[in-house]
Amino acid sequence: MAVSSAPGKVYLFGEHAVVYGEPAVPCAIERRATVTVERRDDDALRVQADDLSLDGFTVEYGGPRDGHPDIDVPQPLIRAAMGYVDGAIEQVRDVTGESDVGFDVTIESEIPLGAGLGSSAAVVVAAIDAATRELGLTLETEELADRAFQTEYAVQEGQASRADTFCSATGGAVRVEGDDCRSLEAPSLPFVIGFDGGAGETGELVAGVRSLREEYDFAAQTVETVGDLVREGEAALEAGDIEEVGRLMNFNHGLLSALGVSARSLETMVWAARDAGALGAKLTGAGGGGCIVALDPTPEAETALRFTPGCEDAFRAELAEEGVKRLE
Ligand SMILES: Nc1ncnc2c1ncn2[C@@H]1O[C@H](COP(=O)(O)OP(=O)(O)OP(=O)(O)O)[C@@H](O)[C@H]1O
Ligand SMILES: C[C@@](O)(CCO)CC(=O)[O-]
Ligand SMILES: [Mg+2]
Repeated sequence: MAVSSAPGKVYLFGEHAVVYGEPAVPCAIERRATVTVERRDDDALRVQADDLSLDGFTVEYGGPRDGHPDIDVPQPLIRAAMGYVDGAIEQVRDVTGESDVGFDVTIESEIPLGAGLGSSAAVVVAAIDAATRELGLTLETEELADRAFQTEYAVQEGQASRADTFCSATGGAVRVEGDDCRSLEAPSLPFVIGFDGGAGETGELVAGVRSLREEYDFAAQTVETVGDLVREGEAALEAGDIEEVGRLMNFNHGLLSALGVSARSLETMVWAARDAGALGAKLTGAGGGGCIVALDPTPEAETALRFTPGCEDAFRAELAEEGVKRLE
């Protein structure tokens, strides 16, 4: 048996634009997905993921003597739900050369699904790491990050950056621009997260930005402007100027709204945090619903978010210095 965990992340700057080659700065947070993997005697894959629920399916069966219920779950729903784990195991079979190895996989996660905190990347990184180690192979962090990226790239149909998976594999604050991935020195950042209890579909949101870019030059320019902003943000981080980091996060949120990936609940939480004195607040990750991230060294923004209608949970998040953790 092998057990690995990997952290989720928030974006200080640059989500979406990073898909088109602009730089981005995600930071790993101490909320983890833990994956336990045990090799099977056959080539089957059995996944236990208690946090994953499939809405709206029907089961037909002929009563106790029939024994074989026919479960009617729409294919796209299954692909969306299982694609990341299936893809991770495909990468493991490929890198180890054991093309028909089977596994029992158990996923436990503290990261809400589809909420912008990088649950997919954390699950994929932890699953690849645990399953390769179960077969006696320990991957270097770069290779692990690359295999995890290939998984997200395939599931998101060619519309994914290396940002989430590199950040989850290495931990800390990172900078990703195209294939160039590196760790960043960052000052201590007082993250506060607000969660609306909902989710957005990463693939669909990325596709929405893509078509806006194709339709309007000014949308393509907005994406480039995000890149300019990220470069300013890096300078502010290097100078340890977190007030400037906050101002730039506000600006980045405005550009993401213009690109159509915000939501009423995200706007409400962003403004609740700002009104409470946060240095900055923006949506994080793909958007459409899910989480915002604010910077606030005081307890005010977290308290305000707790009392904001539509905010289901508010919590502080520490930077995760360590990426993948090998637990067993
Ligand atoms: N605990 C889990 N168990 C099983 N699968 C999970 C789990 N957490 C995430 N996943 C997989 O990841 C998918 C969600 O990934 P998606 O990229 O849409 O959101 P996210 O990674 O949480 O947010 P973002 O990419 O915006 O940061 C789920 O549909 C599921 O396939
Ligand atoms: C929206 C996006 O930029 C971040 C999702 O967390 C997609 C990606 O980078 O793959
Ligand atoms: Mg994701």
